[in-house]
Order: sequence, then structure tokens, then C-alpha cells
Amino acid sequence: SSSRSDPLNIIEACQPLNFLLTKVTGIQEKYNRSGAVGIKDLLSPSLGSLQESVQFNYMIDIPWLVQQYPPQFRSKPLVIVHGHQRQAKMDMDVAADHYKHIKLVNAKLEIMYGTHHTKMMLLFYDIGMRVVIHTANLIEKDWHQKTQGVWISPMFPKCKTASDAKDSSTNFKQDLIQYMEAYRTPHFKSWLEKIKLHDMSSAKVHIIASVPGRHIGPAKQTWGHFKLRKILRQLGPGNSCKSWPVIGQFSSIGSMGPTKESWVYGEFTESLATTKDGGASLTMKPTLKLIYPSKDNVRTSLEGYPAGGSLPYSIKTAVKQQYMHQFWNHWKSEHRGRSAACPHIKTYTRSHPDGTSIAWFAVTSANLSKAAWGALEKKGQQLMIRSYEIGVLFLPQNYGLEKFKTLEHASEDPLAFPVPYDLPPTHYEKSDRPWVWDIPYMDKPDTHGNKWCPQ
Ligand SMILES: O=C(O)c1cnc2c(S(=O)(=O)O)cccc2c1O
Repeated sequence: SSSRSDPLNIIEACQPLNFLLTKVTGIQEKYNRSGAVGIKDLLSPSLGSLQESVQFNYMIDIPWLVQQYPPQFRSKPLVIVHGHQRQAKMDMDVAADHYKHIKLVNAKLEIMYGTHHTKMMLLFYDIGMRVVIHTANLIEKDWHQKTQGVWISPMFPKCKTASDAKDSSTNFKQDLIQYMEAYRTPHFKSWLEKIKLHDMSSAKVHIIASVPGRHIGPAKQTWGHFKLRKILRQLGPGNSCKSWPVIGQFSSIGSMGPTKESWVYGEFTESLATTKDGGASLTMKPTLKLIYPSKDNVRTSLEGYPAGGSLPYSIKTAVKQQYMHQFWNHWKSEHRGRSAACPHIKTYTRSHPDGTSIAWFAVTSANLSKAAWGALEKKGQQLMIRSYEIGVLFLPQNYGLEKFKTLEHASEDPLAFPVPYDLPPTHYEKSDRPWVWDIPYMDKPDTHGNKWCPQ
């Protein structure tokens, strides 16, 4: 149908950036009408005649997921890639047993505390395929009242021969194949052959991914924050952005080490601050601004304190890194109507101090953690990563621009970047505290009149 609400129209209206947020129940419709999709939109027949699909994720409610496919696609072969082990793996096997069209692939997690965070859909149609890289678990509450990010590819045409099936200038196809090969599982053989037969020349984003391992030599720049550093060194902003803050926004924080220089304002910020051909480490480091919901952001959110169940920052980690307080900024999304939709999206960007333009933007499954982005070991010789992550990086030159104007400050420009939150960020007040999920909050009730008593 030609209506604006037809999923294909929503997707086509957001070209060429193809970066959307998920629909939020309970906000004014105008904030869901454009630039937002639900999971049923992504699986809609209007996007293509689905033949089979692969769902990479962390939390997966299999019966719920099956119901999100339209009836005519509900028995098409579905592969679910997850990283659960022991009892959780057995629970997945039992849940999948009920569906003969579902096959499970268990990602190897050979390094302690690693998780399979990657959230990606491979949607194979009759005439081509689409790749969706996003931030939401495959459970109902992740698609209900949270702010989540979705990048959806154009239709990549299926070709007769591999030689017709080109890659993009951003090496999207090569990087996707390299990521999937890193699972070292025979289950991916048929998918890799299919992917190789698709023309991905229309992809305009770079893949920034992580796979578990102690990566040395060239592999050190293939994954995690060193891949970001490598791309920014080659294609990043020039020295004119040297004073622009770098921004991280996420839904969880790992252990950052004893001081800010240990990792977050050390190697991690150096990667975010990398400029083209100019050594980020040679001059002063830019301001780092971290956007993470405060206790009151959670308390006053649509979900109330239960939103904090998806913001797993533990008190034992928080007390070891009080130095983080200088970096905290509120979750604020007035221009997207989502200040009360707690973030589960993760994004990283470099913004002009006044917030009217950005030099690059990444949306990813990776939270602020060494497990996700990698930490240098052995005097910087190796990058140790624990988890699987994937995200996409938007660079202005891939859209014929020097910089992206931000949609918030340039609403008429079709190439203005739809940043999910308000820029510049708003620093915490002295009295504000970051949300921590394993301590009680009895002083003030949340939007539902409840307190928070975890145990
Ligand atoms: O989206 C994810 O990949 C992800 C991963 N982990 C989570 C945890 S926990 O496993 O770290 O305890 C607790 C609550 C929400 C989580 C979540 O949303």
C-alpha cells in the first residue's frame, strides 16, 4: 500500500542514512510516524518475500520471536545464533525443539565473562537480501518503551555469479564475511556462500565489530576500538575537530580500572579522538562526555524503575570508579520525544561543542566495557576482547559531505543526521547519581508509584 505507514515507505523515507529508532508505546504518534520502526515492520512482506532468516542476538524469547514474523513467513527456515552455555543453552534447545523450522547455532565463548551481544538479522528474500544491525534483544520489552537503534541495509540484489556480486567502497561485504568466518562454525558455510552472491555495493556504512580473542598484528586493527581507530585514521575528521568533544552513550558500564587513564580516558578515548593522519595521542585529549541514565532518568521513565532491569551497572563496579562522575551526562531526547524512553541503544559520536554538527556516528551493540571494545595487553601488542559485538559507522564523506548537520538543529536537510538524543549533552547535577541496578531506591516512587527493592 502506498500509505506512509507502510513499512517499505518508512524504510525508503530514511534513505540514504537508513538509521532508525524503534517505535515507543506511550509517546505522541508524531515521534513514531517517521524515522521509527517496530520488529513487525522489519519482517514485513512489504520489504520483500522472505525465504529464510538468521537472527543473531543475546536474549531471545523464541515463541515471541516466531509471532513477530507475518503468518506467511512464520515457517520459513530460521537460524538463531546465540552464546548461551550450560543451563541457559539447554533452555534454548528445549524452546527451539517445538519448532521444526528453527535451527540453533551456539557461538563459541572461550574467554571468561564473554557474551554474544551482537544483534543482527540476515533477511534472505527471493530477489536479494537485507542486513539489519540493531541494539534490541528479541524479547517483547526491548521493543516496547525503550530507545533502541536500527540500521537497515538497502535491498542487496542476488547475482548469478560471485564476480557480479560487488562489495561497497566501505568493504561492507568483506567485513561481514570476515566477522561471520570468525565464529569458526561449519553452520555458517551455506550462509557465507549465499552472502557472497549478493551485490552489496550500495552499502554506505563501515562495520565495527568485535569477536572474542587476543588479537595481535593486523588482527589488532580488525576488531573493537582499534578498528574504529584505523578507520578514523584513514577517513576520519581533520584537525579542525581537535577540540570537539567525543561522546559515548550506552546502557551498561564495565569495570574501567583504577583511574580514568587506565582505559576509558586512555586508549578508548584515544580511539574515539583519532583524526585523519593526525596522531590523537600527540596533542591534548578532547573532552569525553558519557550519556547514561541517572537514577531519576530511570525513576521518571515510561517503564519506571523496572527500566533499570536492562541497565545492569552494579554497585560493586560503580564504587571502584567514582572518577567516572566527571563524565556523566543525562539521557535527554526531547527532539525525538524519547526522554522518558530509557536507552538500550548504544552510540558513539564526535560532536561540535554547540551540537549543530557531528564528524561521525556509530550505533552498535557494544556498551562501555573492555570486554566489548577490547583492552590492550602485553605492552600494547595484543587487543583482548571477550564478547561478540557488531555496529555500523557513518562517515560524512560516504554521503558526499564534510560533516553531518544534526537533525535537531537542521530539520529540513534530508542528510541531517537523526541523532537519538539532544546535543550538546546535559551534565549531571552534583546531586545526580548514575543508575545502579542492584541497590534499593525507597525515597521517591517511580511513574507507576513503585519503589525499587532488588534482591
Ligand atoms: O542487550 C544485551 O546484550 C544485554 C546483555 N546483558 C544484560 C544483562 S547481564 O547479562 O549483563 O546481567 C542484564 C540486563 C540486560 C542485559 C542486556 O540487555
